[in-house]
This record gives sequence, C-alpha cells and structure tokens, in this order.
Amino acid sequence: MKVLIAGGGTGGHVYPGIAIAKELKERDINTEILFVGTENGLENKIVPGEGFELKTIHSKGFKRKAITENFKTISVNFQGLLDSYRIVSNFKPDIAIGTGGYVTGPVLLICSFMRIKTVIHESNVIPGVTNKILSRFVDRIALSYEETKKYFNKRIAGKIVVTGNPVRKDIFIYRKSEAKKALGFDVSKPLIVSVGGSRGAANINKTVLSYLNNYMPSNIQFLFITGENQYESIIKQCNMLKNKDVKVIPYAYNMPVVYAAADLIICRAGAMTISELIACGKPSILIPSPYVAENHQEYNARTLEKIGAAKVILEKDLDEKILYNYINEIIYNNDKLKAMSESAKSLSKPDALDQIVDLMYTLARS
Ligand SMILES: CC(=O)N[C@H]1[C@@H](OP(=O)(O)OP(=O)(O)OC[C@H]2O[C@@H](n3ccc(=O)[nH]c3=O)[C@H](O)[C@@H]2O)O[C@H](CO)[C@@H](O)[C@@H]1O
Repeated sequence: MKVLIAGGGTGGHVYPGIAIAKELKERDINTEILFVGTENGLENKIVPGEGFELKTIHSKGFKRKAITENFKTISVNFQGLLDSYRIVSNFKPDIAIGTGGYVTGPVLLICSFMRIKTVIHESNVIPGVTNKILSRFVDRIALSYEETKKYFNKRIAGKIVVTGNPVRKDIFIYRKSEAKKALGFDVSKPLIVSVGGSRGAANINKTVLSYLNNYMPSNIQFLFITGENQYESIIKQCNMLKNKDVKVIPYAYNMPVVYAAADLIICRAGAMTISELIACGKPSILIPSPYVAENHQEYNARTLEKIGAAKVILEKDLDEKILYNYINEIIYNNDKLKAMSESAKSLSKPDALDQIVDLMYTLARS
C-alpha cells in the first residue's frame, strides 16, 4: 500500500502522522510512506529524523482580519495546489491522511479531486478551519472527542468516526529506571521535566528559569526543555548548568524516553501532550496557553484537573513561588503521585492508533 501523510507546522500535527506511519510499517514493512509538509514547519527535522521521506509544498494559513495578507495567502495556496498535484501524481498513493495544520488543505483537496481515498484526523475538541473545510471533500473524518461532532455540518455525520488521538507506541515501552539512566539522571532521585509544547513557551521558561536559579531544592532532578528558539538565551541566564541534577536541552527527539523517566511534568496543554500524559499516566502541572483559539488548552487542562490527574496554573497567575508550592505539594508525596497517575490513565484510549490504521486499510481496500 502507498500512503501519503500530510501534516505540519507544530509537533502536535506531525507526531500523530509519525505514530500512524510506524504502525503501518509494523503491520507491513513494504508499505510505502511519503510525508508532505511545508519548508518552515518542525516536520523538516522530525520526519527525516524518524526515517521517513518528506516533500514540501507552498502553503500558508489565513489570518482573521488581515485582508491584504490574505490575498497573498490565496496565491501561496494556489501554488500549493500545483505542488500537491505534482507530488500526488508522481507518488500515486492508495490513501492520504491529513493529521493537522494548513498544509493538509491543498494536499487533501488535490487527493480528493483525483479520487484518492482520503481521511482527516482532528486532535482537538474544537476543530481547525482547514479540517472544517476539508470535511466536505474527504471520505472519513477521525475525531478524538465525541463532542467535536457538533462543530461539523450534520450532512457529513456519516463520515465521522471517533477514535481518540494516535500516540506513538514507543511511549509504552520504557521503564522508569532505564529511562532515567538513558538520560543521564540518578534513578533514586525524583525527576521533574518542563516542556512548553513543541515550540517552547516563553512564560513557562522564564518561570522555570527563576525556579531553578532561586528555589531548586538539592534532592530533586530537573530536565528543562526550552524549545529551539529560546535555548541560547536560557542557557546564558541559567546558574545551574554545572549542577549535575539539572539538564537544559532545546528539544527532546526522544520524548517517549522523557515521559518514562519523569515523575512530574510541567507543561502546556496542547492536544497531543494531553493525550500522551494520559497514555503514560503522568502526573502534571499544566499551564495552558492563553494564546490559542477559543482557549481550548484551558479546556483540555481542566479535564485532567477535574479527575485529580493534574494541577492547573493559569499563565496570569504563574510565578516561581506558586510553581515551587505546587511542586513541593506533589513531588515528595508518593501516594499523591500514584493517585494522579491512576487518574490520568483512567482517560486513556489505548486503541486510537489501531482504530485509525484499521480504518485506513478498510478504506484503501473499498
Ligand atoms: C495538535 C494540535 O492542535 N496542537 C496545538 C498545539 O501544538 P503543539 O505542537 O505545541 O502541542 P501538542 O501538545 O499538541 O504536541 C506537541 C508534540 O510535540 C512533542 N514534543 C514536544 C517537545 C519536545 O521537545 N519534543 C517532542 O517530541 C510532544 O511529545 C507532542 O507529541 O498548540 C499550539 C499552540 O500553542 C497549536 O497551534 C496547535 O494546534
């Protein structure tokens, strides 16, 4: 089978595609897979790094209230349709799946016009504009949440399947002690990880930096993932670089190992991060991004908070003292850590990836 996977921009739109690609290869090593993204997205590092081929097209997202810029966007996306036509005609996929981001627009539209079987996956509760438009053209729409159905036109209800978010299967394979060792940490001390989504989060970084410089106790360890763009400036300001209990890195290409090693994670509440925390049952302190459509990250975060799987700090209330208090309340209390972990796991949909891949096989053969 030949499978085209379109998705890009942020990690949250690329890793579901990686999970799907690895599962397809696992089931049949002869499956041919081609990723399509844009030149500026994180897919340019992630996809080749995971051993898959990536082709890029011109594509740009429309902005609300930016009429002049949107004229340019129309012309970029027209070029994107031509690029997509060239790629799709050469590769001749049996099926194409879009895993999010505006790059999926031109690619899936072309596939649909060329009568290639098409699926889109929506990882958030509130669907993105591109997926709403594509929903009319594609054959199947895989959703992560039942309540997302209401955002789509009733006439296309028959195409919708609720699957959950496909998380990378290697997230389940590492043991905590092995993972801590692999990352160079002491297995006997608790490890806290902070990560601000795939691109880093400036306000989380600022607070974590101040926590490390002023409040970090000696009996814990810390992995500080800053995001590529902020790394240089953070290491210049961090006084803890010589402390062997603290590691600062720009990006984790081995996130499954990081999840396995962590005792507590401080992070944003993007769709994939939440699904991964649930899948591996990790206690978390969530600081939802206030800069996202319809405040969907706070909604995601509150779902975990309600069942006791996470603590939530809104960015407006965030400072190193509140972070210090929340960390202290959780990290030394094994019963609490265990209860948070169990609560997170209770939301798990472990067969989401299998369901999506089964759906793709059924559709490709129909
Ligand atoms: C799926 C989705 O809609 N994601 C949203 C999310 O993207 P964003 O990509 O930031 O966040 P997600 O939580 O959805 O996904 C992050 C992904 O990157 C991985 N990761 C992250 C850091 C790292 O060092 N290594 C690594 O592998 C995580 O394990 C996860 O798989 O928030 C953005 C705004 O803040 C929105 O624009 C995006 O639409």
